[in-house]
Amino acid sequence: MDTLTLPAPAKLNLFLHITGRRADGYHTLQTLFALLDHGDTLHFQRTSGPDIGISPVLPGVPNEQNLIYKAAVALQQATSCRLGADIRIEKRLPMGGGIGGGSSDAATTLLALNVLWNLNLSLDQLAELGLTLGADVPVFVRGCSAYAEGVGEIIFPAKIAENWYLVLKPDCEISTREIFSDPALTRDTPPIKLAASQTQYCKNDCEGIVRKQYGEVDKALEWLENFGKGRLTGTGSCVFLECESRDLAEKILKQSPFQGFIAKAVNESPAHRELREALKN
Ligand SMILES: C[C@@](CO)(OP(=O)(O)O)[C@H](O)COP(=O)(O)OP(=O)(O)OC[C@H]1O[C@@H](n2ccc(N)nc2=O)[C@H](O)[C@@H]1O
Ligand SMILES: Nc1ncnc2c1ncn2[C@@H]1O[C@H](COP(=O)(O)OP(=O)(O)O)[C@@H](O)[C@H]1O
Repeated sequence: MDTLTLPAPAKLNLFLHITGRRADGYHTLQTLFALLDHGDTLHFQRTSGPDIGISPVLPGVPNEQNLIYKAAVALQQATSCRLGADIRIEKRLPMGGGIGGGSSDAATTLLALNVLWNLNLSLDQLAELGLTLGADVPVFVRGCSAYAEGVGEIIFPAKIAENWYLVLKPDCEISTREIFSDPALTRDTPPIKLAASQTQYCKNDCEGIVRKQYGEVDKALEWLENFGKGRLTGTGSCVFLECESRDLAEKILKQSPFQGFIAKAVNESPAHRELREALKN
């Protein structure tokens, strides 16, 4: 196999509790990741050189800083692999939205190049490598909706309800680092037993400061109140609403003054599903 096309799905944090801060500044958290059936698509072509080509260049992200590039180089370095790749991105996920687009792109790159370069690394090894690229990468490598703790790398697969979600993208990008360095952030939520019912704990500890600092997020959550209980994902800026059906989500999106998309939560990552299909053929 020398080409592969795989999705890079988005995620929602159905809840996000910050339980403490480690000595290295990273925060310990407890969260429930729901993977979605909506995301970017990445096209991979194996090449014989060691170069990693990426197109198109994402706005504001030089290729050397693209998490796709960083994932490919990390994999080369970990395995002394001398093969390369040309990678084309179909970007659909808004950046800085708390829906994990960059992390998911990185995870899909690790999964795809592991196959195209015949490396045979295990998911454990790929997740460990992924963690060096970002706290959100391991869950996408594992490929299942899951509870997570630690900084997001201790993962317990969860069986979530495969609900429809309306996701709105207020017109602002939010830096995860900036929110986590805010002195006013809640950092002392008592740890919960993660096997508990997912719907019982649906607060996001970042919501208060994000709403205060980003008026657009506050407005979007207020607007969603007309239809139900909107929530923030990750450090934002996206907000989401669980909907009874796709039709209902579409009706609400049509009236919305905000950009957005509709997606279904899935227990298995579309990247894993499609990789399995590709390996069958
Ligand atoms: C908050 C979450 C929740 O899923 O999602 P996003 O809003 O980014 O999507 C994640 O924990 C984000 O993971 P990720 O986006 O991969 O973060 P990283 O690149 O590893 O870290 C960016 C910066 O955020 C801070 N950071 C991140 C994760 C964490 N558990 N504690 C932190 O303090 C650190 O300052 C770090 O330098
Ligand atoms: N392939 C990529 N896709 C999106 N963002 C990327 C990518 N590579 C690097 N980045 C950088 O990572 C930042 C956070 O990206 P993203 O994962 O989309 O948001 P979030 O962490 O809020 O979920 C972006 O603003 C961008 O600067």
